[in-house]
Amino acid sequence: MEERPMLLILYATQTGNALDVAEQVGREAERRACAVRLLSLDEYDASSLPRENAVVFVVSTTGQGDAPDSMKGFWKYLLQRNLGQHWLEGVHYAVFGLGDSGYQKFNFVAKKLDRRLSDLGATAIVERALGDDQHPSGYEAALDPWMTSLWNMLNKVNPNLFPNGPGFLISYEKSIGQPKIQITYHTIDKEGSEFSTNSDLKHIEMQIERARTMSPGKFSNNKNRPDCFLKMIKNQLLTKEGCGKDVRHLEFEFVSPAVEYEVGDVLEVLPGQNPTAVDAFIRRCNLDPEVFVTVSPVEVENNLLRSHLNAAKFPIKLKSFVELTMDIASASPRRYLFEVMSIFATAQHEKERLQYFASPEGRDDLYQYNQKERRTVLEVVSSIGGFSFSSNAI
Ligand SMILES: Cc1cc2nc3c(=O)[nH]c(=O)nc-3n(C[C@H](O)[C@H](O)[C@H](O)COP(=O)(O)O)c2cc1C
Repeated sequence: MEERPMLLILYATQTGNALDVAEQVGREAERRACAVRLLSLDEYDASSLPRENAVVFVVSTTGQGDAPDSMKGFWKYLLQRNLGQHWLEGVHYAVFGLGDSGYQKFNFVAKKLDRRLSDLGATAIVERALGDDQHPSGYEAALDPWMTSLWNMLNKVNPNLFPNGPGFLISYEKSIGQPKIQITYHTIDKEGSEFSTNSDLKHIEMQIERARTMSPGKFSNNKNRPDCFLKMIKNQLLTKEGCGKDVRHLEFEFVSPAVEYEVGDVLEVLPGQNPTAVDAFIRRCNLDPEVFVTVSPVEVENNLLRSHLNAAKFPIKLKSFVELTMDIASASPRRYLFEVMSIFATAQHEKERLQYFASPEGRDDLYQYNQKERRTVLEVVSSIGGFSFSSNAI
Protein backbone atom coordinates (compact mmCIF):
# COMPACT_ATOMS: atom_id res chain seq x y z
CA MET A 1 0.00 0.00 0.00
CA GLU A 2 1.31 3.44 -0.86
CA GLU A 3 2.17 5.59 2.15
CA ARG A 4 -0.01 8.61 2.78
CA PRO A 5 1.93 11.82 2.03
CA MET A 6 2.68 13.97 5.06
CA LEU A 7 3.52 17.57 5.61
CA LEU A 8 6.77 17.84 7.55
CA ILE A 9 6.94 20.75 10.00
CA LEU A 10 10.36 21.46 11.50
CA TYR A 11 10.82 24.09 14.18
CA ALA A 12 13.60 25.65 16.20
CA THR A 13 12.76 27.67 19.26
CA GLN A 14 14.63 29.19 22.16
CA THR A 15 11.76 30.42 24.31
CA GLY A 16 8.72 28.57 22.92
CA ASN A 17 7.14 30.92 20.37
CA ALA A 18 8.25 28.96 17.29
CA LEU A 19 6.88 25.80 18.87
CA ASP A 20 3.54 27.58 19.34
CA VAL A 21 3.54 28.64 15.67
CA ALA A 22 4.59 25.18 14.45
CA GLU A 23 1.77 23.61 16.45
CA GLN A 24 -0.72 26.14 15.04
CA VAL A 25 0.38 25.28 11.50
CA GLY A 26 0.11 21.58 12.37
CA ARG A 27 -3.41 21.96 13.77
CA GLU A 28 -4.56 23.98 10.78
CA ALA A 29 -3.12 21.34 8.41
CA GLU A 30 -4.89 18.57 10.29
CA ARG A 31 -8.18 20.49 10.13
CA ARG A 32 -7.73 20.24 6.34
CA ALA A 33 -7.20 16.46 6.63
CA CYS A 34 -3.51 16.90 5.82
CA ALA A 35 -1.32 14.44 7.76
CA VAL A 36 1.49 16.09 9.70
CA ARG A 37 4.89 15.17 11.12
CA LEU A 38 6.06 17.80 13.60
CA LEU A 39 9.63 17.75 14.88
CA SER A 40 12.15 19.97 16.59
CA LEU A 41 15.13 20.43 14.25
CA ASP A 42 17.38 18.49 16.61
CA GLU A 43 15.10 15.47 16.25
CA TYR A 44 15.44 15.49 12.47
CA ASP A 45 18.20 13.89 10.40
CA ALA A 46 19.25 16.62 7.97
CA SER A 47 20.59 14.09 5.47
CA SER A 48 16.95 12.99 4.80
CA LEU A 49 15.97 16.42 3.50
CA PRO A 50 16.40 15.63 -0.23
CA ARG A 51 13.78 12.87 0.12
CA GLU A 52 11.08 15.20 1.48
CA ASN A 53 8.33 16.57 -0.71
CA ALA A 54 7.08 19.54 1.32
CA VAL A 55 8.67 21.01 4.44
CA VAL A 56 7.56 23.94 6.57
CA PHE A 57 10.27 25.56 8.70
CA VAL A 58 9.38 27.69 11.71
CA VAL A 59 12.52 29.21 13.20
CA SER A 60 13.30 32.01 15.60
CA THR A 61 16.40 34.19 15.93
CA THR A 62 18.16 34.52 19.26
CA GLY A 63 21.38 36.05 20.70
CA GLN A 64 22.82 38.47 18.14
CA GLY A 65 21.26 37.02 15.01
CA ASP A 66 21.98 33.44 16.15
CA ALA A 67 20.10 30.18 15.60
CA PRO A 68 18.36 28.52 18.58
CA ASP A 69 20.43 25.75 20.21
CA SER A 70 18.23 23.05 18.70
CA MET A 71 19.05 24.26 15.16
CA LYS A 72 22.83 24.44 15.40
CA GLY A 73 23.55 20.87 14.20
CA PHE A 74 21.08 21.11 11.33
CA TRP A 75 22.46 24.45 10.19
CA LYS A 76 26.05 23.18 10.28
CA TYR A 77 25.01 20.25 8.10
CA LEU A 78 23.27 22.55 5.61
CA LEU A 79 26.35 24.74 5.28
CA GLN A 80 28.58 21.95 4.03
CA ARG A 81 30.25 23.00 0.80
CA ASN A 82 29.87 19.64 -0.92
CA LEU A 83 26.04 19.69 -0.93
CA GLY A 84 25.79 21.53 -4.23
CA GLN A 85 23.07 23.51 -5.95
CA HIS A 86 20.97 20.48 -6.96
CA TRP A 87 20.98 18.76 -3.56
CA LEU A 88 17.41 19.81 -2.74
CA GLU A 89 15.91 19.73 -6.23
CA GLY A 90 12.28 18.64 -6.07
CA VAL A 91 11.93 19.69 -2.40
CA HIS A 92 9.30 22.35 -1.68
CA TYR A 93 9.66 24.48 1.40
CA ALA A 94 8.15 27.38 3.30
CA VAL A 95 9.81 29.46 6.02
CA PHE A 96 8.20 31.38 8.86
CA GLY A 97 10.60 33.38 11.01
CA LEU A 98 10.16 34.79 14.49
CA GLY A 99 12.14 37.83 15.52
CA ASP A 100 12.07 41.34 16.85
CA SER A 101 12.79 44.34 14.62
CA GLY A 102 14.26 46.08 17.68
CA TYR A 103 17.34 43.91 17.06
CA GLN A 104 19.85 44.85 14.38
CA LYS A 105 19.89 41.33 12.92
CA PHE A 106 16.15 41.09 12.50
CA ASN A 107 15.04 37.53 11.71
CA PHE A 108 18.52 36.66 10.45
CA VAL A 109 18.03 32.94 10.92
CA ALA A 110 14.86 32.70 8.80
CA LYS A 111 16.43 34.90 6.12
CA LYS A 112 19.63 32.85 5.98
CA LEU A 113 17.74 29.55 6.01
CA ASP A 114 15.48 30.69 3.15
CA ARG A 115 18.50 31.72 1.07
CA ARG A 116 20.43 28.53 1.77
CA LEU A 117 17.50 26.23 0.92
CA SER A 118 17.01 28.08 -2.35
CA ASP A 119 20.77 27.94 -3.12
CA LEU A 120 20.63 24.18 -2.62
CA GLY A 121 17.94 23.87 -5.30
CA ALA A 122 14.74 23.75 -3.19
CA THR A 123 11.64 25.64 -4.37
CA ALA A 124 9.71 28.03 -2.12
CA ILE A 125 6.00 27.20 -1.81
CA VAL A 126 5.23 30.74 -0.61
CA GLU A 127 7.38 33.74 0.12
CA ARG A 128 8.92 33.58 3.60
CA ALA A 129 7.12 35.56 6.29
CA LEU A 130 8.77 37.29 9.22
CA GLY A 131 6.95 37.60 12.53
CA ASP A 132 7.90 40.65 14.57
CA ASP A 133 7.50 41.04 18.34
CA GLN A 134 7.36 44.82 17.77
CA HIS A 135 4.20 44.61 15.65
CA PRO A 136 1.12 45.90 17.52
CA SER A 137 -0.42 42.42 17.30
CA GLY A 138 2.77 40.38 17.60
CA TYR A 139 3.99 37.61 15.31
CA GLU A 140 0.44 36.45 14.60
CA ALA A 141 0.05 39.49 12.31
CA ALA A 142 2.42 37.97 9.75
CA LEU A 143 1.33 34.41 10.49
CA ASP A 144 -2.36 34.61 9.52
CA PRO A 145 -1.96 35.83 5.90
CA TRP A 146 1.09 33.58 5.40
CA MET A 147 -0.88 30.51 6.46
CA THR A 148 -3.75 31.38 4.10
CA SER A 149 -1.34 31.51 1.14
CA LEU A 150 0.42 28.38 2.37
CA TRP A 151 -2.73 26.23 2.14
CA ASN A 152 -3.59 27.58 -1.33
CA MET A 153 -0.13 27.04 -2.74
CA LEU A 154 0.54 23.75 -0.99
CA ASN A 155 -2.55 22.32 -2.55
CA LYS A 156 -1.16 23.23 -5.98
CA VAL A 157 2.26 21.76 -5.18
CA ASN A 158 0.91 18.48 -3.86
CA PRO A 159 -2.89 17.97 -3.94
CA ASN A 160 -2.36 14.48 -2.44
CA LEU A 161 -1.66 16.17 0.89
CA PHE A 162 -5.33 17.15 0.99
CA PRO A 163 -7.23 13.92 0.26
CA ASN A 164 -10.61 15.55 0.95
CA GLY A 165 -10.02 18.45 -1.44
CA PRO A 166 -8.93 22.07 -0.95
CA GLY A 167 -12.26 23.24 0.49
CA PHE A 168 -12.41 20.66 3.27
CA LEU A 169 -12.19 22.02 6.82
CA ILE A 170 -13.04 20.33 10.14
CA SER A 171 -14.66 22.64 12.72
CA TYR A 172 -12.68 23.75 15.79
CA GLU A 173 -15.13 21.85 17.99
CA LYS A 174 -14.39 18.59 16.23
CA SER A 175 -10.63 19.03 16.05
CA ILE A 176 -10.23 20.19 19.67
CA GLY A 177 -12.80 17.65 20.89
CA GLN A 178 -10.36 14.84 20.09
CA PRO A 179 -7.62 15.20 22.69
CA LYS A 180 -4.17 14.04 21.64
CA ILE A 181 -2.88 13.72 25.14
CA GLN A 182 -4.13 11.31 27.71
CA ILE A 183 -3.83 11.97 31.41
CA THR A 184 -4.01 8.91 33.65
CA TYR A 185 -4.90 9.59 37.27
CA HIS A 186 -3.34 7.30 39.87
CA THR A 187 -4.89 6.70 43.25
CA ILE A 188 -2.26 4.28 44.51
CA ASP A 189 -0.33 5.31 47.61
CA LYS A 190 2.63 3.13 46.60
CA GLU A 191 3.79 5.78 44.16
CA GLY A 192 3.33 8.43 46.77
CA SER A 193 5.81 6.76 49.08
CA GLU A 194 8.51 7.04 46.44
CA PHE A 195 8.17 10.80 46.56
CA SER A 196 8.27 10.95 50.38
CA THR A 197 9.71 14.12 51.88
CA ASN A 198 12.94 13.70 50.01
CA SER A 199 13.89 17.17 48.85
CA ASP A 200 17.49 16.76 47.78
CA LEU A 201 18.73 17.83 44.38
CA LYS A 202 18.54 14.35 42.89
CA HIS A 203 14.85 14.26 43.73
CA ILE A 204 14.19 17.69 42.22
CA GLU A 205 16.15 16.77 39.12
CA MET A 206 14.12 13.58 38.75
CA GLN A 207 10.87 15.51 39.09
CA ILE A 208 11.94 17.98 36.41
CA GLU A 209 13.06 15.19 34.11
CA ARG A 210 9.79 13.28 34.51
CA ALA A 211 7.68 16.37 33.95
CA ARG A 212 9.65 17.43 30.88
CA THR A 213 9.63 13.92 29.40
CA MET A 214 5.85 13.85 29.67
CA SER A 215 5.35 17.40 28.46
CA PRO A 216 3.86 17.62 24.96
CA GLY A 217 5.63 20.96 24.39
CA LYS A 218 9.34 20.41 23.74
CA PHE A 219 11.87 23.15 23.06
CA SER A 220 14.70 20.83 22.33
CA ASN A 221 15.34 17.10 22.29
CA ASN A 222 18.02 17.06 24.96
CA LYS A 223 16.53 19.45 27.48
CA ASN A 224 14.88 16.95 29.79
CA ARG A 225 17.53 17.26 32.46
CA PRO A 226 18.43 20.60 33.97
CA ASP A 227 22.06 21.50 33.19
CA CYS A 228 22.81 22.50 36.76
CA PHE A 229 21.34 23.93 39.94
CA LEU A 230 22.28 27.34 41.26
CA LYS A 231 21.49 29.14 44.46
CA MET A 232 20.90 32.88 44.29
CA ILE A 233 23.10 34.55 46.87
CA LYS A 234 22.64 38.19 45.86
CA ASN A 235 19.72 40.09 44.31
CA GLN A 236 20.40 43.80 44.24
CA LEU A 237 18.24 46.42 42.52
CA LEU A 238 20.44 48.72 40.40
CA THR A 239 17.77 51.14 39.15
CA LYS A 240 16.06 53.81 41.24
CA GLU A 241 12.68 52.82 42.60
CA GLY A 242 9.79 54.20 40.53
CA CYS A 243 11.92 54.83 37.42
CA GLY A 244 9.89 52.23 35.50
CA LYS A 245 12.82 49.88 34.87
CA ASP A 246 13.88 46.93 36.96
CA VAL A 247 17.57 46.16 36.40
CA ARG A 248 19.25 43.87 38.89
CA HIS A 249 22.63 42.50 39.84
CA LEU A 250 22.28 38.82 40.59
CA GLU A 251 24.90 36.47 41.98
CA PHE A 252 24.64 32.70 41.96
CA GLU A 253 26.69 29.88 43.37
CA PHE A 254 26.65 26.29 42.15
CA VAL A 255 24.90 23.79 44.38
CA SER A 256 25.30 20.97 41.86
CA PRO A 257 28.61 20.26 40.10
CA ALA A 258 29.65 23.37 38.21
CA VAL A 259 29.28 23.66 34.43
CA GLU A 260 31.97 25.31 32.35
CA TYR A 261 31.21 28.74 30.93
CA GLU A 262 32.95 31.65 29.28
CA VAL A 263 32.46 35.38 29.60
CA GLY A 264 29.60 36.35 27.26
CA ASP A 265 27.67 33.07 27.67
CA VAL A 266 23.96 33.50 28.29
CA LEU A 267 22.34 32.01 31.39
CA GLU A 268 18.73 30.88 31.04
CA VAL A 269 16.98 30.72 34.38
CA LEU A 270 13.93 28.54 34.96
CA PRO A 271 12.06 30.35 37.67
CA GLY A 272 9.65 28.54 39.95
CA GLN A 273 5.97 29.45 40.04
CA ASN A 274 3.93 30.64 42.94
CA PRO A 275 2.47 27.42 44.48
CA THR A 276 -0.73 29.25 45.45
CA ALA A 277 -1.31 30.20 41.80
CA VAL A 278 -0.62 26.64 40.65
CA ASP A 279 -3.10 25.34 43.21
CA ALA A 280 -5.72 27.93 42.23
CA PHE A 281 -5.35 27.05 38.54
CA ILE A 282 -5.79 23.30 39.12
CA ARG A 283 -8.76 23.81 41.43
CA ARG A 284 -10.34 26.17 38.89
CA CYS A 285 -10.17 23.20 36.49
CA ASN A 286 -12.02 21.10 39.10
CA LEU A 287 -9.02 18.86 39.67
CA ASP A 288 -7.01 17.83 42.72
CA PRO A 289 -3.45 19.27 42.83
CA GLU A 290 -2.26 16.37 45.00
CA VAL A 291 -3.29 13.57 42.64
CA PHE A 292 -0.60 11.59 40.80
CA VAL A 293 -0.72 11.55 37.01
CA THR A 294 1.05 10.23 33.95
CA VAL A 295 0.72 12.00 30.64
CA SER A 296 1.00 10.14 27.34
CA PRO A 297 -0.19 10.38 23.73
CA VAL A 298 -3.67 9.07 23.00
CA GLU A 299 -2.40 7.05 20.07
CA VAL A 300 1.12 6.22 19.05
CA GLU A 301 0.29 6.94 15.41
CA ASN A 302 -0.53 10.51 16.21
CA ASN A 303 1.82 12.57 14.15
CA LEU A 304 1.60 15.83 16.01
CA LEU A 305 3.17 14.12 18.98
CA ARG A 306 6.75 13.22 19.42
CA SER A 307 7.56 9.59 19.99
CA HIS A 308 9.58 10.12 23.15
CA LEU A 309 6.33 10.96 24.94
CA ASN A 310 6.03 7.22 25.21
CA ALA A 311 8.89 7.32 27.63
CA ALA A 312 6.52 8.75 30.23
CA LYS A 313 6.15 5.94 32.70
CA PHE A 314 6.39 7.35 36.18
CA PRO A 315 3.59 9.21 37.92
CA ILE A 316 4.15 12.74 39.13
CA LYS A 317 1.93 14.98 41.25
CA LEU A 318 -0.38 17.06 39.09
CA LYS A 319 0.79 20.22 40.84
CA SER A 320 4.45 19.37 40.08
CA PHE A 321 3.60 18.67 36.44
CA VAL A 322 1.79 21.99 36.09
CA GLU A 323 4.50 23.88 37.95
CA LEU A 324 7.30 22.46 35.83
CA THR A 325 5.74 22.40 32.37
CA MET A 326 3.09 25.15 32.18
CA ASP A 327 3.45 28.85 32.74
CA ILE A 328 0.17 29.82 34.29
CA ALA A 329 1.06 32.87 36.36
CA SER A 330 3.49 35.03 34.39
CA ALA A 331 3.37 34.57 30.61
CA SER A 332 0.49 35.75 28.44
CA PRO A 333 -1.69 32.92 27.21
CA ARG A 334 -1.51 31.84 23.57
CA ARG A 335 -4.37 32.24 21.12
CA TYR A 336 -4.89 28.48 21.35
CA LEU A 337 -6.10 28.79 24.95
CA PHE A 338 -8.95 30.99 23.71
CA GLU A 339 -9.76 28.49 20.96
CA VAL A 340 -9.92 25.67 23.49
CA MET A 341 -11.84 27.62 26.14
CA SER A 342 -14.43 28.73 23.56
CA ILE A 343 -15.35 25.07 23.16
CA PHE A 344 -15.75 24.45 26.90
CA ALA A 345 -17.33 27.74 28.06
CA THR A 346 -20.93 27.09 29.05
CA ALA A 347 -22.48 30.57 28.48
CA GLN A 348 -23.18 31.46 24.84
CA HIS A 349 -21.95 35.08 25.16
CA GLU A 350 -18.64 33.85 26.60
CA LYS A 351 -18.26 31.29 23.86
CA GLU A 352 -18.69 34.04 21.28
CA ARG A 353 -16.23 36.39 23.02
CA LEU A 354 -13.58 33.67 23.19
CA GLN A 355 -14.20 32.62 19.58
CA TYR A 356 -13.73 36.24 18.50
CA PHE A 357 -10.41 36.47 20.35
CA ALA A 358 -9.27 33.21 18.70
CA SER A 359 -10.14 34.42 15.18
CA PRO A 360 -7.88 36.44 12.81
CA GLU A 361 -10.42 39.34 13.05
CA GLY A 362 -10.03 39.47 16.83
CA ARG A 363 -6.22 39.34 16.69
CA ASP A 364 -5.53 43.00 17.57
CA ASP A 365 -8.05 42.99 20.42
CA LEU A 366 -6.58 39.76 21.72
CA TYR A 367 -3.09 41.24 21.71
CA GLN A 368 -4.37 44.26 23.64
CA TYR A 369 -6.23 42.06 26.14
CA ASN A 370 -3.38 39.59 26.54
CA GLN A 371 0.01 41.19 26.08
CA LYS A 372 -0.68 44.89 26.59
CA GLU A 373 -2.85 44.45 29.64
CA ARG A 374 -0.54 41.64 30.78
CA ARG A 375 -3.02 38.95 31.66
CA THR A 376 -1.87 35.51 32.74
CA VAL A 377 -3.36 32.10 31.94
CA LEU A 378 -4.75 31.91 35.48
CA GLU A 379 -6.47 35.30 35.12
CA VAL A 380 -8.00 34.42 31.75
CA VAL A 381 -9.26 31.05 32.95
CA SER A 382 -10.61 32.62 36.17
CA SER A 383 -12.44 35.33 34.20
CA ILE A 384 -14.62 32.75 32.44
CA GLY A 385 -17.86 32.38 34.37
CA GLY A 386 -18.45 28.70 33.75
CA PHE A 387 -16.83 25.96 31.77
CA SER A 388 -16.83 22.22 31.87
CA PHE A 389 -14.31 19.88 30.38
CA SER A 390 -13.04 16.39 30.71
CA SER A 391 -10.12 15.89 33.06
CA ASN A 392 -7.92 15.34 29.99
CA ALA A 393 -8.44 18.85 28.68
CA ILE A 394 -6.12 20.51 31.19
C1 LIG B 1 18.10 36.99 24.22
C2 LIG B 1 17.31 37.29 22.98
C3 LIG B 1 17.97 37.63 21.81
C4 LIG B 1 17.25 37.91 20.64
N1 LIG B 1 17.93 38.26 19.50
C5 LIG B 1 17.23 38.53 18.37
C6 LIG B 1 17.91 38.89 17.16
O1 LIG B 1 19.13 38.97 17.07
N2 LIG B 1 17.15 39.14 16.05
C7 LIG B 1 15.78 39.07 16.07
O2 LIG B 1 15.15 39.32 15.03
N3 LIG B 1 15.11 38.75 17.22
C8 LIG B 1 15.78 38.47 18.35
N4 LIG B 1 15.12 38.13 19.50
C9 LIG B 1 13.64 38.10 19.51
C10 LIG B 1 13.11 36.67 19.34
O3 LIG B 1 13.46 36.14 18.08
C11 LIG B 1 11.58 36.70 19.45
O4 LIG B 1 11.23 37.05 20.77
C12 LIG B 1 10.93 35.38 19.06
O5 LIG B 1 9.53 35.50 19.14
C13 LIG B 1 11.40 34.27 19.98
O6 LIG B 1 10.95 33.05 19.47
P1 LIG B 1 11.24 31.69 20.25
O7 LIG B 1 10.47 31.78 21.52
O8 LIG B 1 10.70 30.63 19.36
O9 LIG B 1 12.69 31.53 20.46
C14 LIG B 1 15.83 37.86 20.65
C15 LIG B 1 15.17 37.52 21.84
C16 LIG B 1 15.89 37.24 22.99
C17 LIG B 1 15.14 36.88 24.25
